Amino acid sequence: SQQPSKKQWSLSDFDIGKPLGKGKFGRVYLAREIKYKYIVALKVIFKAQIEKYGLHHQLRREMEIQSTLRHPNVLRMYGWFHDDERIFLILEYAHGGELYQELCKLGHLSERQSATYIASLTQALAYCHEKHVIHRDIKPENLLLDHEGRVKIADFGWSVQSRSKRHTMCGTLDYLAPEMVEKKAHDYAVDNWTMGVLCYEFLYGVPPFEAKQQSDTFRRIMKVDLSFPSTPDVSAEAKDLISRLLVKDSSKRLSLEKIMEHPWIVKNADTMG
Ligand SMILES: COc1ccc(C(=O)Nc2ccccc2)cc1NC(=O)CCSc1ncnc(N)c1Br
Repeated sequence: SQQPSKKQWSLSDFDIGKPLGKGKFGRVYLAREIKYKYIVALKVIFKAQIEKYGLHHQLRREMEIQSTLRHPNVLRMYGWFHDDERIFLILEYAHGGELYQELCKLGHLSERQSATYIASLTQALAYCHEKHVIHRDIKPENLLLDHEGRVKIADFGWSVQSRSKRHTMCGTLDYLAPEMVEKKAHDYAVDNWTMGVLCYEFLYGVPPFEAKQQSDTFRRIMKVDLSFPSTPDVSAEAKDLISRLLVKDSSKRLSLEKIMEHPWIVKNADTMG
């Protein structure tokens, strides 16, 4: 049977709206597809920037991967097109905005909300690993919320300085697993480490190895210098899960499957869809 012809998109198919965020490689705009009045996020990437950083293959590979990924907790890429100087990514629009802004507003999240996000992200990562995609950059800046508050891994591809800038620019080091910090070959287990960092940050409002100097954060990660503040009061089960993820030996970290079976997740996560 004949493949339905891939729709050739162009800028004239869209009404461009307000800017949603800006990145190293360009900006993201709210946009509406004119014919079907479909709301999307349109990411504009300058070809000159891609050439300058030699990212042509990286972007092409990412587009191939993204167009096959279909999971309720991974932001969709519906398609892409280009003109002489720009590449346009047609992305799912997350109406709820950045999870990081919710975390900033609330200070820290409830155990139920945190467990629900961790369960969703674990399932999204298990799906990505099945598709041989690892190291989805899952720090809070890269997590968006849809209109129902469902979390979406919105891999920004490359650091997008969205409006809610992190108070410390070195925040990026906070999420690196020891093997990453040591620039060793990393495998799927880095994502399990990151889930531990995220779980801690959802519950306490700060990442576990935060420090004034990057070198101190580096040292704390390498030592797995993990301590739990006395407030907010967090359950022993939550601390148990975090302690089983923030383990230096990547082979000893709790697997994604085991995270879903952990008592704290089973008891607190709202895994209805
Ligand atoms: C599947 O999502 C992507 C897939 C790929 C890339 C990307 O740039 N790849 C890339 C760019 C250059 C070089 C190599 C890879 C980026 C994203 N995603 C984004 O940039 C998120 C845009 S912000 C936003 N989006 C929706 N709703 C909102 N409310 C907001 Br705020």
